[in-house]
Formats: sequence, structure tokens, C-alpha cells
Amino acid sequence: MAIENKPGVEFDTVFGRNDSLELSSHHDYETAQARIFKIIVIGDSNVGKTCLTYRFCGGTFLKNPEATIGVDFRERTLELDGESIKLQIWDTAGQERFRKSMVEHYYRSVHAVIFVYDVTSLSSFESIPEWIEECSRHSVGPQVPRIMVGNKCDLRDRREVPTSAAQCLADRYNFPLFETSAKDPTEKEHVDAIFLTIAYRLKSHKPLRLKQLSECNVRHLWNQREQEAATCQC
Ligand SMILES: Nc1nc2c(ncn2[C@@H]2O[C@H](COP(=O)(O)OP(=O)(O)OP(=O)(O)O)[C@@H](O)[C@H]2O)c(=O)[nH]1
Repeated sequence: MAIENKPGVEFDTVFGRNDSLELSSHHDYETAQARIFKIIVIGDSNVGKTCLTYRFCGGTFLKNPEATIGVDFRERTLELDGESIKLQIWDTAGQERFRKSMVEHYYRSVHAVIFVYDVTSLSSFESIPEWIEECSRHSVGPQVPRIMVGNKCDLRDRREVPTSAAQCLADRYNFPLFETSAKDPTEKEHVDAIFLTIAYRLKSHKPLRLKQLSECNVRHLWNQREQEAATCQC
């Protein structure tokens, strides 16, 4: 199994807080070759969804992340068995006030879901069934690969969620469980493994069309997100 890190593709963010919406011709060339899959990352606020996706797409730990408003998009192209697979990762907002108008968009045409909790926060773990329930309400069925991730394992002394309890919950839903840390650099490959597990499961699935996601929906969502950020009272 190989992850290809081509120049300009390794941290292939479509746009984040400070990124441009414009796609380069190099980007267009790459995406034209790759099948695209939409993955949403869901969980309570502050569990580390942004840091995990940044670690996977950017390779580093994002210091001082801001609360996600609406959604942030990141991408990374993987080379799996000679085929390019582009993962378009939707880093969703954990705070209800920043997500309520976006929920329908999160779940539309989703290919895989990552549920994240914080191993130092029992309440974030206890919320997981509610996130799963929300997912089901939006018709995301068992055919959509789902994974559970316990983040912040580097904070060993502050752990509130035992692995055994997490495994029990994961088994109940038949999800793979990963415990990791977006912060600990030695966990980098483990973070990659989460997304690779999904990528391999998606390989046999039908791809999204590039135009469908990257130019229409995403541009629309970006405008919506900008408006929400502008009206945010925080
Ligand atoms: N110690 C430790 N801190 C982490 C880790 N991942 C994230 N954090 C911290 O946890 C806080 C929240 O991280 P985010 O990635 O913004 O959390 P989020 O789930 O995206 O939050 P929302 O955008 O509000 O939904 C930040 O202070 C991060 O620095 C980790 O693996 N270990």
C-alpha cells in the first residue's frame, strides 16, 4: 500500500480559511485522473476533527485551530494499487450554531463517515450514538463505510474513555475503531491508516463527478459559509 505525495498534491486543500477557491490547471489535471470520494468527519466540538484532517492532508499538527463554521474542505490524492483516489474530506462544525444550516449538505452523496470523539472527554464519547443517529436520519445506510476514531491519545493522564468501552461501542455498530493523536508526530502513520482503511473500502465504489462536487456544490457552500462567518456573533 502506497501513499503518493506528488508536489502540489500532498496538501491539496480545495480551500480552507485562507485558501483560494481557484483551482490551478495542475489541480485540474490531477483531479481529472483521480476518482473522487466525499468523506465527512463528524463529532462534538473540540474533539480534534480539524486537526486530524489537517494532519492527514497537510502532514503537520495545526496549532491554534479556530472553531469550524459550516464546513472546511481538504483533499488528498492517494495512489492505491496504481490507481489515483482523491479523498475530499469535509471537516464539519461540531457546534450546533455553526452547523445547523449545513447538515443536509454534509450528508448528501457522502461516501464514508468518520465519527470522532476525544478520549479525554467522556461526554464526547457518549455523543457518538447521537451522531450515528443523525447520520441514519439522513439516509446514510450500512453500505456507507463508517469508522470511529478516539483522538488525543497523547494526553494519557487525562483519559476518560477506556479502549474497552470504545471497542464495545464500535462492535455494537460493526465499525472499525482507531485510537490516535493528531498532535503526536509519531502517530502520523496511524492517522494515515484511518483514511487508507476507508480509501481501500471505497475503491470498488462509484466515484463522484469532478464538476458535481468541486465546482457547483462546493462553490455554493463556500458562499453560504462566508455569509455565516460574516454574521457570526462570536
Ligand atoms: N493534546 C491534543 N490536543 C489536540 C489534538 N487534536 C486537537 N487538539 C486540540 O483540541 C482543540 C480542538 O481541536 P479542533 O481540531 O479545532 O477540534 P474540532 O473538533 O475541529 O472543533 P470544532 O471545529 O469546534 O468542531 C485544539 O485546541 C487542538 O489544539 C490531539 O491529538 N492532542
